[in-house]
Amino acid sequence: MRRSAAPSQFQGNSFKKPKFVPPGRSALSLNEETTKRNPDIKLFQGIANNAFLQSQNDPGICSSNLLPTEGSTREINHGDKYSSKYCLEASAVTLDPLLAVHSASKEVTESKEQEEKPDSLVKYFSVVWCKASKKKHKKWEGDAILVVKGMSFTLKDLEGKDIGRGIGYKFREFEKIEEGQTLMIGGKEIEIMGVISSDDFNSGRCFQLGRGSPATPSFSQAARKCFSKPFKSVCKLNSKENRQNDFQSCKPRHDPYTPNSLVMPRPDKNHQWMFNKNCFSLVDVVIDPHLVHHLRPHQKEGIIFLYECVMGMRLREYCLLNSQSYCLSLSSVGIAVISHRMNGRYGAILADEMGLGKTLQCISLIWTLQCQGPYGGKPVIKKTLIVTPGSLVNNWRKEFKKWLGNERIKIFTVDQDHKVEEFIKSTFYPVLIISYEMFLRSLDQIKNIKFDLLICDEGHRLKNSTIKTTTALISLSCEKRVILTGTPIQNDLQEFFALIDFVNPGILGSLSSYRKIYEEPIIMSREPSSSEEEKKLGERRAAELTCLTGLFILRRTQEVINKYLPPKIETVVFCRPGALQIELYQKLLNSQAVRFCLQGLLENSAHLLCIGALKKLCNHPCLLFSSVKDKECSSTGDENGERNLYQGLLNVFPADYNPLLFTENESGKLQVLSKLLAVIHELRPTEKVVLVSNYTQTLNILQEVCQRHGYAYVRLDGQTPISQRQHIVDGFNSKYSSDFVFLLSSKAGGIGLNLIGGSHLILYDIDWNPATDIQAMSRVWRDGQKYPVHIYRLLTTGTIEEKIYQRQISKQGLSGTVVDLTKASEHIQFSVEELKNLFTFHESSHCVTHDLLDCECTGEIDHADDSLEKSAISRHCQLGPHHQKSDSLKPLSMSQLKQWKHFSGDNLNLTDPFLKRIRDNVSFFFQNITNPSTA
Ligand SMILES: Nc1ncnc2c1ncn2[C@@H]1O[C@H](COP(=O)(O)OP(=O)(O)OP(=O)(O)O)[C@@H](O)[C@H]1O
Ligand SMILES: [Mg+2]
Repeated sequence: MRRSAAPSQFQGNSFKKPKFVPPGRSALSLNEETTKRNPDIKLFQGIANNAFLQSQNDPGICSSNLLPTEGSTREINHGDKYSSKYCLEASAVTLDPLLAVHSASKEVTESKEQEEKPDSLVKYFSVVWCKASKKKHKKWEGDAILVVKGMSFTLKDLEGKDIGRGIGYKFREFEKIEEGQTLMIGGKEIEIMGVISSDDFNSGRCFQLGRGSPATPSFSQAARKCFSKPFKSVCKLNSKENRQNDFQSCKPRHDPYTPNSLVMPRPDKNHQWMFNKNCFSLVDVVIDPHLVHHLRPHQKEGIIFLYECVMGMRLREYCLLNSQSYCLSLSSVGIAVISHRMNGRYGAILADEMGLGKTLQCISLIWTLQCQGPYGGKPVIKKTLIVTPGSLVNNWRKEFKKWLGNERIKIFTVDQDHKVEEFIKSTFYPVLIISYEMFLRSLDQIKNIKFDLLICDEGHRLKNSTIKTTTALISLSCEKRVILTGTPIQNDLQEFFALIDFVNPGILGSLSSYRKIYEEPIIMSREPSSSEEEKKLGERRAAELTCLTGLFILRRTQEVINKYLPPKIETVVFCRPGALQIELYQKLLNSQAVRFCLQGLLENSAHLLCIGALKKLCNHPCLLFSSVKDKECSSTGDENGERNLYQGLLNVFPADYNPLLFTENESGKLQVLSKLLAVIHELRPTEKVVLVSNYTQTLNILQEVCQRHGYAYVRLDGQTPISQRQHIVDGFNSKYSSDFVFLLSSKAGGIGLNLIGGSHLILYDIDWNPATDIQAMSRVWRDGQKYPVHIYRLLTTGTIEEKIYQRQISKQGLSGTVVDLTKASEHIQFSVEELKNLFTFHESSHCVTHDLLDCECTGEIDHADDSLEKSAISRHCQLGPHHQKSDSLKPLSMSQLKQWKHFSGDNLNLTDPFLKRIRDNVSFFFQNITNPSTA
């Protein structure tokens, strides 16, 4: 029978070469087996430490720690050191990778098979298949996995789809299946190529093996190439031969031996074979000491991570390890085939929490690759494209200047006056910074520029692969792609796929195979009704997915910089509603619209109208008044719904009510805000306040309050021209500015901003999405902040605002998509039960949230419940419980809140001068201090 030359066939061939050793024939002693298995174990230990799991030594670092520990005098990271710490004995692999991996894998798998034999009711085989025919010269059509369970056989293609089934086989047939045997299954003829361990099936690794890379030549080509000149081009440092070829400088740009130097890992021999065809000398790549001086330890680690990813070093390592743990009897050709699978992938996702300095890490990477490279010192990149939200274009420019000065590197930022054409004409600029919007508009020109590195800031927006921005960015030919995001990315497995596939196209196969192999089993295993077997399979697939993707995703939590930050005092302030608010609130709840909603009589969107009105009322009654008046004047919109809601409301307002002349005491929160601003101004005259609302109309009211009290302010919202944004931010952050308040619409323009000029942040209203609030709060408590940070979250007692807060912190609020910045409340579905709860006003309660905590305290003295363990409930992560990371910026859970200090406004022992001033209008406080020791 003749095999076709299809790539997958080539792989099938590789299985056949070495002789199959049936399970149980291994001559290895226990010790030997353990030693042989160790590399495998190390692999998973090493990788499990990566992105999603928390290192025990450093709670903030979720990634494998590849660097020497902090405090070591010289941070040199050569490949050998890296490999030994990282996973398996890579030295053996690099000396003679094919041989070493081959022999080890065979024995490892044998021993595993032995181990699994007692409970091995299910068996897995790698097979090749073709349609059944009587032809003499058959051609195999593809690789597949045969699952033998009891008397039934299932044939799965490498996309995970079932392509054949057979039942009713005799036990004897099942017993004697072995390599080389042919069988008929569901109209297909198959030939057994080898045994797959249940481990490799459950993890999904056996499916990965068969995938080709769109970016690379076929496996067969690769393998042929590999064996024609194995490692001939691998260079030795300063060998005679190399010196002849070498026209580059062979000296590192910076001294790798000075104390505290940060040296990138050297490429291993596989890498050299692939990328150093011209036999240049190996040169150490050393980060500019000017930068190293400023870098935090996690940033040094992040730079090494980014370097390894974009140089294609991490995935190659993985594939060698993987082949070792996976293959029963891979031939050397097979190994080359597998290693080739990971080629052509140079992407990374740096998902550090907000404020950890992702910008500086990228700047360091760009500057390093721009000037240096491991082969003859030749720079790795010439041009870099940075795509970022409009409000951050100038922030990037500023950060380049801050860390590298004006002389080292020339940056081109695209704006109204500086078009892409100018960048194209000039050879002066190696870096182009552009907003996502401008990028789309200039796509035709940008496509003609050869960029070597692409950085997408706030890149979670690429999670939808069908939106224009994503497709446009995908169309660029640049292979080295980095996504920066502070938002967790693994909450939704499909969005996760889109981001992964953007940075490393094809690494998870096609979307359909990804769904079959990973998504479906993982989701299935999380169903309460799933069987033990399904649970196990889902967990293994999730672990494998984490393991693979963890190689190029890095996320560290805020804790890594806590020690550099001042204390953060966070207070939730429950403000008593004003008399007018109470009356209007009750009127709204008694409206026909709300009643119809609760009876399920209105369309689903009607409840949004009711919620919107209640939220406006909480901010200030004048906002509701304006809406009612507007509705009276206009004839558009959902007439009935609004009429039913607003009926009789105007009668509650004084006859001569003028919304422009609103008073502070009409709104509980505004009263508190006004007093808060006054006390900060009085007691901390040099400190500034960031005041956040997500509504333009509310910001207008807050602006009016500033004007009335004579506070100097600036404002940034969705309407602020992009060209002015950085200027406004810089002005506010400057110690010379007299601005006291920064009015910010966080949703519309706040993402990624540094507002460290402010040390007090007041969240005037609450969003359904905790991520919106978290991201607003992160604007001030970040690197560079000099003062203790005070965060105040204002909520109107007993109202819908408390309910939204509870939803944020309850499990329900944490489920999946809710922590997604782009999801608005319109997407939230409510049951009638939930609506009933939302539309209940708890007029007599001091704090409904506290009532719900089952706390016995009366709130008269400071109280914090220490009885509960620090709970680790975090947002729902689709990769399963084992992959939950500890995000320090995650929303609180109810039980965590209980541990916060809490007390009523009547508390007699109140010492905090700010709270003392506002207590009259406050029914309850929750307070928590992070980092008190840095005070
Ligand atoms: N090593 C450092 N020393 C001092 N300041 C630093 C350091 N690294 C970063 N910073 C400063 O910290 C602030 C936050 O950095 P940056 O904007 O890069 O954070 P980020 O990770 O991109 O956060 P976000 O997800 O919110 O965009 C910036 O003002 C930056 O200049
Ligand atoms: Mg940023």
